[in-house]
Amino acid sequence: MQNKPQLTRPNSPIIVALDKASLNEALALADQLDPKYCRVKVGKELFTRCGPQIIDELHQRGFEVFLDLKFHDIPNTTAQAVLAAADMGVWMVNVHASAGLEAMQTAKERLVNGGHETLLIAVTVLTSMTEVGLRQLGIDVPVNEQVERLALLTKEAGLDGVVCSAQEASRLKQLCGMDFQLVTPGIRTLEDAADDQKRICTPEQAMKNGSDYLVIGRSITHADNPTQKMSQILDTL
Ligand SMILES: O=C(O)c1cc(=O)[nH]c(=O)n1[C@@H]1O[C@H](COP(=O)(O)O)[C@@H](O)[C@H]1O
Repeated sequence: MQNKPQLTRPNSPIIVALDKASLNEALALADQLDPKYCRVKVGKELFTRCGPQIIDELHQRGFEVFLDLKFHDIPNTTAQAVLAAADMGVWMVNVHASAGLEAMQTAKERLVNGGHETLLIAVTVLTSMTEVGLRQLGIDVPVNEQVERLALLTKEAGLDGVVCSAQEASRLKQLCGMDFQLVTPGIRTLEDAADDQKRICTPEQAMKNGSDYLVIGRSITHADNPTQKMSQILDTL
């Protein structure tokens, strides 16, 4: 693993989604945040535009980074992509649980064999999906049932946790145990628009339900004052 600067371990469950279209915009937003109060997430758009440089820049600023590229491929390709993420020193990386048990097991094994501490989690059912969307894919079960099935598969593969909606968090803690990490996007305060999210929850309720981490994008990043919005949210937790 490459040397990286000293990172701050925040005492906060908030992960801010830096869903921006350029390095400069993402860093301008990051510079309004404090690594003592949040982690940051780099997703598909930003990483495709900037590549590993954005990770280095965020590490230089002391942030722990969740690289959210949701790998979904054959076992070897998935595992090597996860390893490449870990080699950049990211705090967390994800795959789609629907890549299957073997892909998840292979990825975890290679992280362990490489001595990496990067957390590996799997997306269950995207928070933008409903039962109708699942049915269109030929999955004729309620969303919560599919989430539970994929969470159990993820646990069997030895991963650290899942991405799910906070609406499913209390059930998943019962089913998978308290140590199984629940990372929950689809977080909205009462005054926020839902946008394309379907299974949403307020920050306060998400924590009550047992979420370990709250992934928050537009609620903070589109606020007139992102710093103020984050501290308002932190005050409710
Ligand atoms: O893996 C993710 O982070 C993720 C999974 C999921 O099921 N739903 C989901 O919204 N996300 C990500 O979480 C962020 C949510 O952003 P906002 O809807 O703006 O708060 C986006 O960057 C999504 O890509």
